[in-house]
Amino acid sequence: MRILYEDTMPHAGAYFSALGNASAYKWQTLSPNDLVNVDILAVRSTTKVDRHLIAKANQLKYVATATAGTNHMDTHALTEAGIHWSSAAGCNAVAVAQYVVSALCYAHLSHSLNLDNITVGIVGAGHVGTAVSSMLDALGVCYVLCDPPIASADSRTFVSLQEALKCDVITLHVPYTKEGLYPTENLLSRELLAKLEPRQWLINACRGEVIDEDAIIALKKAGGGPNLVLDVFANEPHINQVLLPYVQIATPHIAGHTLEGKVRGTQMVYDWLRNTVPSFNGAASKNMDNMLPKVDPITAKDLAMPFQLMPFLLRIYDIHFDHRQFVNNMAQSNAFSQMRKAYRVRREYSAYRLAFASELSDDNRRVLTALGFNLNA
Ligand SMILES: NC(=O)c1ccc[n+]([C@@H]2O[C@H](COP(=O)([O-])OP(=O)(O)OC[C@H]3O[C@@H](n4cnc5c(N)ncnc54)[C@H](O)[C@@H]3O)[C@@H](O)[C@H]2O)c1
Ligand SMILES: O=C(O)[C@H](O)[C@H](O)COP(=O)(O)O
Repeated sequence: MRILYEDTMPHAGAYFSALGNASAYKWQTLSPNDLVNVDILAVRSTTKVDRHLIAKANQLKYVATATAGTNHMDTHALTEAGIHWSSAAGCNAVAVAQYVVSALCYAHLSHSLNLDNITVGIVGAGHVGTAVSSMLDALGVCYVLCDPPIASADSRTFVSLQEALKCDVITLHVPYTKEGLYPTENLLSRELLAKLEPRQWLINACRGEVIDEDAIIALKKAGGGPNLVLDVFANEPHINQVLLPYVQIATPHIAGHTLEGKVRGTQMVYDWLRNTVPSFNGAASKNMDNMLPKVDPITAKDLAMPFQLMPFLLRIYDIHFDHRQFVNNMAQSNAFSQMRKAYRVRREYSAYRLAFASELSDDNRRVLTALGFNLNA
């Protein structure tokens, strides 16, 4: 079996060469001719998989994306061509949830948003939305969930979109869809955006097209609209930079780009192939933990004591650092894609061992454990 994978997938060589004749294609270069005599294609979200790309694919049978989103793949075209496809749903849910936590810490420390006194509206309660709710549970922050497609079959309590949009913080975690009963293109329409107040915060780390971007720009130019935390933009990578001066936090679609999130994506593609391609039945399982470098334990000496949770969380992942890099780089060159590709190595909370746990209050120990930190160092 010939396997072709994108060279931005960490550890893909180690994973896929265990299955067959695996080789990498260079990021942003894949063309229809490259798919001649290829059986399996593994991509990430900047490779558009459409009718044009698969036109010469004479033996392609499996396409997998190592990402949660699938809107870069024409899944109708794949199914029509008899090609099985898969995504890595949930691979980076924790990464995005930690991005949201960092945004809340930033809003608390720099804009006095009192997290004890707010409600967060989580729109889309799938892998990412649920991971966000777990983090908020750990932090003791109130939230409501909005997810009409699953509301009737899920035991959790849900509110309407209109209710969710009344929250102090609204965070969007839906797929980008144009069809079906619950399309999300411009879900936050001009009319709905106009109801948001300047005291509110709107976080978008799903897809830019879920917000009517022209409408939000118009609102902002008129001095209104909510505070904005945007990881995603319409028409990436050719984003409308007019929006940037109006955004509290802007990042180049990196919310899910932890090392764990990316490697988990590769692992999930590997597992799907192992379980789906008949000739791979019996291929050895792999453990991504063995591929991740260890992080040095954090000791009391590394910290300013007494311990303060919010500054500590921002130290582990500082969303405002990413914002500053993004805004500075965009001012110099329109290098959205390059910035994403060159993004720093960011680790999830679970990578950190806290060697000062005995100096913490029971409350802080409980919160840090619930957030995923390792306190057994
Ligand atoms: N910025 C990033 O780095 C990043 C990382 C991961 C995922 N994402 C994006 O976030 C999306 C969600 O990821 P996920 O893993 O949670 O997906 P998921 O499929 O597990 O969950 C999506 C949820 O949205 C719900 N939904 C669909 N339409 C809706 C609507 N109109 N209103 C309310 N809810 C609706 C679905 O029922 C589902 O529960 C992905 O599709 C991807 O586009 C972005
Ligand atoms: O859909 C996803 O999983 C995320 O948007 C992910 O961060 C995309 O990353 P990319 O494939 O563009 O590197």
